[in-house]
Amino acid sequence: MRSSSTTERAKAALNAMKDLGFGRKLAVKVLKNLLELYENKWELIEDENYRAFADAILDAQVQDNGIRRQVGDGQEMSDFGTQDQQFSEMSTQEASPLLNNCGSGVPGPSSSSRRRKPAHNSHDEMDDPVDAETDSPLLKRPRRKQPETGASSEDRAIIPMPQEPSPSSLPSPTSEGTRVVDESGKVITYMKYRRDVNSKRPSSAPLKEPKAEPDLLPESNYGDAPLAVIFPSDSDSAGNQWRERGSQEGSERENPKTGAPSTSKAPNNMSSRINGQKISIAPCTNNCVLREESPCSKLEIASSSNGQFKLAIYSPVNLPTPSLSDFFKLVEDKCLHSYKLLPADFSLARIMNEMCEALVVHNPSDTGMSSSCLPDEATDTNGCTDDNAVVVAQNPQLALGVVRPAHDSSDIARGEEKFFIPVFNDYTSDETPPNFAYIPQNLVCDNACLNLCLARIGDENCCADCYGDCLGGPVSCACARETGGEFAYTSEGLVRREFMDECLEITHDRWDPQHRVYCEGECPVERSNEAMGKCKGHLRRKFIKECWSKCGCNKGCGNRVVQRGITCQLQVFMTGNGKGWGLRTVDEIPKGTFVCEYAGEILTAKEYQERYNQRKASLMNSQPVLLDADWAARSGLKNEEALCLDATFYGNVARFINHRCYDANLVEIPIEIETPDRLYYHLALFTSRKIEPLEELTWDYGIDFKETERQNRSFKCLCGSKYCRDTKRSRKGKGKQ
Ligand SMILES: C[S@@+](CC[C@H](N)C(=O)[O-])C[C@H]1O[C@@H](n2cnc3c(N)ncnc32)[C@H](O)[C@@H]1O
Repeated sequence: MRSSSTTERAKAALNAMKDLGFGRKLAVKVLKNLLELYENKWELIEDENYRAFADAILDAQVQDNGIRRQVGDGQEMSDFGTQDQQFSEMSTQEASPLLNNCGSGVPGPSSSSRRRKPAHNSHDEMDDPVDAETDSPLLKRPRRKQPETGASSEDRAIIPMPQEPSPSSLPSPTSEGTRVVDESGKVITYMKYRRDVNSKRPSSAPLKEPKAEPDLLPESNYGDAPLAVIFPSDSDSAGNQWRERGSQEGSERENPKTGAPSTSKAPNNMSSRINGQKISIAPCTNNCVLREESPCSKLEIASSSNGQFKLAIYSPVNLPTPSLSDFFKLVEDKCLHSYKLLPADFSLARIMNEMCEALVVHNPSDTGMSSSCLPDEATDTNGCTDDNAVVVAQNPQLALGVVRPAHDSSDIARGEEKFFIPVFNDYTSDETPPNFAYIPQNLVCDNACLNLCLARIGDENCCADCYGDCLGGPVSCACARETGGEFAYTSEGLVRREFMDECLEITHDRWDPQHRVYCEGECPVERSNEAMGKCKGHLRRKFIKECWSKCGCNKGCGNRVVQRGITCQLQVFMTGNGKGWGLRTVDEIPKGTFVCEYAGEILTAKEYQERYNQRKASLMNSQPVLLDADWAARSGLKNEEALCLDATFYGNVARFINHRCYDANLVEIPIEIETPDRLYYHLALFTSRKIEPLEELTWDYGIDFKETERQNRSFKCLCGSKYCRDTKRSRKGKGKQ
């Protein structure tokens, strides 16, 4: 498809970019520069569906983001091209609203007014523009030489590559990285990914450091370790030789798998306790064996020179060996019967992981390895001089992450969202986000009583007669009743300014009694609290009611924003200021944009309390969200009706959003979708103001710090807001932005 004249070719190229969602103004500018660079060789621009063109626009966007970028032979981007009269009239046109505007994934007003629904829609009038936008053709950058910056390797930060990309879903790294120099002169190398045609990965990695947040306290220790490593054979593909040396009795033992005798004896054993279990620690060579003995079985844990662990369970009688998964299930079932109540994430594999962690903690040396076991010329062939030395792992990180990383760093959402959500850690490269299962939508844990029966949605709760886009109609439909007969969303998919301002007023004045309601009878939260106190009040919030399946409109209807899911390009990143991981957006986004829903397990308040009591320490990072926005209208709520969301074990990206007192840039709005019963609703997070590219996203958890501190379940707030409510926080943090 080649246009003959220059103008036609330019039009075709600009249209192609428009289809990809790029603004016209920038596209025109870049095209002119490219033409000059390629000496008017249009073929280079048109090649592979304008791949070079699209990449150049992405580069220009990066440059616009304020980063001095070195490309190709070291030229500055700003050196490209001059104005070309030929296109000057094009550049005066409006930039596409799709550029840098994630809210633009929502369709504009339909040209047709809302009409009575015919018997059948002959065709779907509203294609989902989000999908159309993201299913873009393959883009390819012309090969460039790696730039020579002269910076030393210590000066370079490399955005880590995904550890285990799955061939089908993940992009592969290209050989060319992109290096940028930030204002401080630091060279950052960003690895590029080659996209598949159908891939929805954002086409360029962001090239800007996160906006600085106050550096208040030292980084706390975040992140769970991945699952335990269990190797079935004595020598695995990684070349680990699994040896067991010595025994409690100091006698020779056979290797359980091969039957080969062990070659050395263990005169001096040590013992220790891990989780209350007596563990005997046998001497080592370059490996280590820990052994637990009970009358009917023996458990041994061995570590290899590569820092991997092996767990062996010996039975005194010759029993048929179940498969590993059967074995796990058997033990898990047994635990369930014994303890009746188990946390949702309970698994034997997790326990094994905790054992590995305990081993690492148990290691007397700070390096994770006893120095006496380092292979050394002065040591014996096994690299060990001291039989009493304990080696748990040469490299604990390797040991815990070698088989399966906790998360896919190229997409923490594991393909569950429309966009890849990558993980960036410029501070502690070996740390990964805490273990959890990614769910794009809420899931009931166990006891929560959710009545999603269609029959409960009456005519007044849906707009069965509508079709197409409800926002395009001359009058609002029934679904707008919740918002006073006016839709809460604009045709661009943003929350209307007035509605947003009202929501903000309520959240800002959340302690004002006029916005709070107090349970008349027993407060369900207090009821499940051991020290049952008086109801602290629940915020009376404004709801948005979205059209849904019982409505006649289609999925692209402008009154369906939250249910279409995330449309912004988000990133999880290490904040580097003591708050652990955070969430940021790649692009600038306007006020009122839907960012994400807070998804998690739907628990009853009682279930959460039980969870909390059971696993106090590990839940310290957890922020359950009460779905109490409509409790005002109820009295005598039953336990199973008082719901909350817990994203500790199952959650989505919202679990990474940190708290900021008062002036957070996100605000939560309850969204009614599947049920008119507001005991259950979706908690959607929208921007409360314009967000700059790569700015951290925050929301006000609504914590009463005095109260949480009294209950000893508070974190020290490092939000840096001058309105910070945590008066006991580090003085350094006060007023800092
Ligand atoms: C929902 S998680 C947010 C993600 C978390 N930063 C992480 O690394 O997984 C909430 C936890 O993050 C930390 N956090 C959030 N906001 C904070 C703030 N303003 N100051 C200090 N820590 C914060 C606290 O540990 C809190 O329990």
